[in-house]
Amino acid sequence: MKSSLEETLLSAIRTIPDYPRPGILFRDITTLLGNARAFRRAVDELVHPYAGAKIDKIAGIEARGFILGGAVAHQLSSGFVPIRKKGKLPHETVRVAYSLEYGLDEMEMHVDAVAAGEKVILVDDLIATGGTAEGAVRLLRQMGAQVVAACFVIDLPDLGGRARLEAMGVEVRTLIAFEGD
Ligand SMILES: O=P(O)(O)OC[C@H]1O[C@H](OP(=O)(O)OP(=O)(O)O)[C@H](O)[C@@H]1O
Ligand SMILES: Nc1ncnc2[nH]cnc12
Repeated sequence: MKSSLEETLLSAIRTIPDYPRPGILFRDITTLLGNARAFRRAVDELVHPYAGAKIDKIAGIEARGFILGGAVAHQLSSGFVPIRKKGKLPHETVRVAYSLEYGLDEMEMHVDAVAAGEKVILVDDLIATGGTAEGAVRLLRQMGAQVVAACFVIDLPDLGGRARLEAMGVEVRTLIAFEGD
């Protein structure tokens, strides 16, 4: 049986078939973001395990990870680190190539965005293959950050992202899953 949290979040997410490519079931969180109760519950649940912990920074992955990560950073009184698609950050960066469910890209982070030893939580809306999150963890670790956890609203477990991150020694937290994607 689904919890009320799962019901609230699952019913607030819209599914668009064949976007951005044929065969992809796109899990659209814009409907969740526009639903005040669902948005608050999602952010509260992401924050809950870390209330009272000293987390130096939340790293959010462009673009959807900025919305959730910014809200989480505010609630935990942490700094925020934007991890962006290549060419968007103005200062010196570290860069990594990655693949995701429907493409290939490169992402960057400022070299001074985290200090060695800082405790960082990675936040994004969704984990599918885990390629995007793996790239972000690599950038954070390259600069010496301690990645305490990676947190997502949505897991697509059939695509293996959680297992991929756990194999890197990253604790993964997700709120709901869509199976069969
Ligand atoms: O686990 P993966 O297979 O790597 O896929 C997950 C990533 O895909 C989506 O981002 P997208 O690149 O579509 O960017 P957007 O947030 O700018 O729409 C999503 O927000 C994750 O970052
Ligand atoms: N199926 C999906 N829906 C929304 N965002 C995604 N990112 C990767 N796969 C996705």
